[in-house]
Amino acid sequence: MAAIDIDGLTKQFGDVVAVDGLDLRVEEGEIFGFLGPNGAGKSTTIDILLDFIRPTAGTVTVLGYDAQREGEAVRRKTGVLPDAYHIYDRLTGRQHLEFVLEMKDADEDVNALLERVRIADAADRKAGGYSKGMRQRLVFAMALVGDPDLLVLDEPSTGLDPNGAREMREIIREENERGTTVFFSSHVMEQVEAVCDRVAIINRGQLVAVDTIDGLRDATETGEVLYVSVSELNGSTVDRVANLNGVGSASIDNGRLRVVVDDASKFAVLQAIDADVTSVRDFSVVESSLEDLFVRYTEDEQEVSA
Ligand SMILES: Nc1ncnc2c1ncn2[C@@H]1O[C@H](COP(=O)(O)OP(=O)(O)OP(=O)(O)O)[C@@H](O)[C@H]1O
Repeated sequence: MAAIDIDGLTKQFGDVVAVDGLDLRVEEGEIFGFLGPNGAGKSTTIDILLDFIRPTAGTVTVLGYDAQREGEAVRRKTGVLPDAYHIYDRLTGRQHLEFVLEMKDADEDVNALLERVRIADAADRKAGGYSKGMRQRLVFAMALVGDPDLLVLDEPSTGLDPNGAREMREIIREENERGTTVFFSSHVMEQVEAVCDRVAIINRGQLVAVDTIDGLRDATETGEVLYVSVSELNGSTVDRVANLNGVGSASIDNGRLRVVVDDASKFAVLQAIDADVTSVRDFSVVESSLEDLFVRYTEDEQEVSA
């Protein structure tokens, strides 16, 4: 069974088409990244998954339930970490969880929940004194109440420092290892790259790519960047390298040649530089980051809208 099955989903707000014929399937047990620039339609899609808003067309099934007709069942089995949340400064972490347990009629152990998000030692402190990361982890613990089969995380690393972001990734992984499917919406590429099994990239409400990170890299021709130290580096070197077979572009970067390899092996390009242009002293290869891929998949549309 798919954890999430989105079929022909469209949502219009007046003239604005926020989601435009989206098809997407997330398998059970995946950590799935849902990526897109601002305004791409991520929040709208999530709101439809949870039946907070109704689609204009299409169907959505979550954990086997129809999101529209069985929205309550979906929400019962789904934990949500929204991008905006409210914490009561004068209540302790423990009190927050006790409140949610009561609301959901659950009887889980508060300490164990707080331990899963690593704030058990702050359980009896007022949340007003928590750091941003701790506040977010408290909301995460609240989302874990009721042992959800699906976690929907909307921008879970925004505003966290690198340590906080890493810790959040570890917590996400641990929850996934317990069997929970994670649907992770973000425009923080590093987070997604480090933790997700597969990612979908959406832009202007449409799916532009869905694959593993490696698969996305393979699918784009300009997969790799070479940094090459050469004996002679000037404008003419750059022009000649840029005209070599398989080279997408060339430039000077920190005293080295930066060469984007398009559709040839990087070694063939290195050999050609060495044989035809100038001798190669040293080189390094940089795999394109998800950030590069993301820009490549979405930049044309953004230029149009700029
Ligand atoms: N209630 C609404 N009324 C009118 N337009 C809306 C409404 N909600 C969203 N939109 C529009 O729909 C489009 C998609 O918005 P959405 O919030 O889903 O994008 P997003 O990918 O979540 O963006 P962000 O990363 O900025 O949160 C945008 O053009 C937005 O302005």
